[in-house]
Amino acid sequence: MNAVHEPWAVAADTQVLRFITAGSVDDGKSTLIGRLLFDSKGVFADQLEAISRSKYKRVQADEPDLALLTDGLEAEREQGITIDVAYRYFATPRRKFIVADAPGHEQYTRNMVTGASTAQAAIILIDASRARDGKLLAQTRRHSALAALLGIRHIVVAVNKMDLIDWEQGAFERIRASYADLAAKLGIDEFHIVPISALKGDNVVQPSASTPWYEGPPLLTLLEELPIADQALHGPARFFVQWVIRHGGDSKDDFRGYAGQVASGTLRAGDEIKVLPSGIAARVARLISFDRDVEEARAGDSITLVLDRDVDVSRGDLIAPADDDLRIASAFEAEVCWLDQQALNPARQYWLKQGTRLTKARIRGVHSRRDIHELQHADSAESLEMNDIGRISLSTRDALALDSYASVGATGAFILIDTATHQTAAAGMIL
Ligand SMILES: Nc1nc2c(ncn2[C@@H]2O[C@H](COP(=O)(O)OP(=O)(O)OP(=O)(O)O)[C@@H](O)[C@H]2O)c(=O)[nH]1
Repeated sequence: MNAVHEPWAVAADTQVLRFITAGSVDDGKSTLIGRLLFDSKGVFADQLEAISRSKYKRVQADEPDLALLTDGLEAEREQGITIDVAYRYFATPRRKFIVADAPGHEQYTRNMVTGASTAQAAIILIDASRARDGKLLAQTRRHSALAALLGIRHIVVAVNKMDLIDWEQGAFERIRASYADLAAKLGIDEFHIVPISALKGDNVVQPSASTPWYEGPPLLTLLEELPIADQALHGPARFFVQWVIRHGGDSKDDFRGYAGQVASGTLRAGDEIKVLPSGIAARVARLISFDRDVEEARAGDSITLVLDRDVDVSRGDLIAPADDDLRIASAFEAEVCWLDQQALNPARQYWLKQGTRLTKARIRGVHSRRDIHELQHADSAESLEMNDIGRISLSTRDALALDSYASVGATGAFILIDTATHQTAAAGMIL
């Protein structure tokens, strides 16, 4: 995949906003991201030249086809759909942006979930020419439901292709009213909505002369102004052990450390911790980053942790503050989004992966399935099919340390993997 070069020539302490784009096929996601990159000068001249020569070009000869900046793979160009999550980077003097370009095709809800798990904002694209009467597509409902479920803080609805409906204010207002209904059903308290043309550039980076009735800022200004609070940095400390590092055997300078990434919060040398699920207590003796000791490590840092005593710790164990009240259980309920073409099957065994912990799991019951049109929980579901969202109960071979997804995203989320096909079967959130 061709990476777009990172225009990181902005102050190092500039805030980063991670967002995803979601919409149906052809709503214009690729064009929009291309426009954001292009108009914010994130595009290098040689790439622009390559695009204007491309055989895949789909627009008029004198305009670059902005979708080609983001539709990376040859194969997907040939299919005309985006088939993988691609991360793009761009920056303005006010903020850096990382965008996961989550594809819109029905069967790729999986990728939206992947991209959404670390996003602070979601841009939900609506094609104005298809939603002119105010009727929203099932995809818009599903992606919005997922965004709400994944706890994405900011929802920005971009009503695209307004140029195709002559910037009709009435249509925009109908779409706004329908979205407000949907948001209320999903418990989304607040959303932003902007009338745009990704192709022409109206209200993307520059305000548009075609929308005198729109009082809000262009999309990029909105993205620059969304408040960012990094939940992971401020949450309780969570560290999944990825590797146990041991050398020296029984000699005096026997070394034993636990390598991994801090998933949430901050760990400091001297902290009283416990190892879960066993509950064994210890104190952090050292934190080693690459080859030197550090006093503290924060969410996102990769470190090796050394404890003050010899305790039994293995890969997949969770390290948390000693006084934290985590639930230890091998049976629990969760909300899942089913991602596999093979429907949920209680007779099958699944791998459950939570952080670096991998254990076998079975599905004991399906309590409800959300109807994608009503978005209410319909009772008496027997199974979940691809793209369904539902509530299930699970049991696992090993006990797990559980956080609710709403309180700690890093430990409250898990995936299920089909043990026979090795496909990711579902993304789950602990309730
Ligand atoms: N008139 C008009 N056409 C647009 C606009 N935005 C995108 N398009 C066109 O709509 C088509 C689809 O745009 P893409 O950006 O490829 O759509 P996408 O949502 O990324 O689609 P996939 O990559 O297939 O998921 C292309 O022909 C674009 O040129 C717009 O604002 N106005």
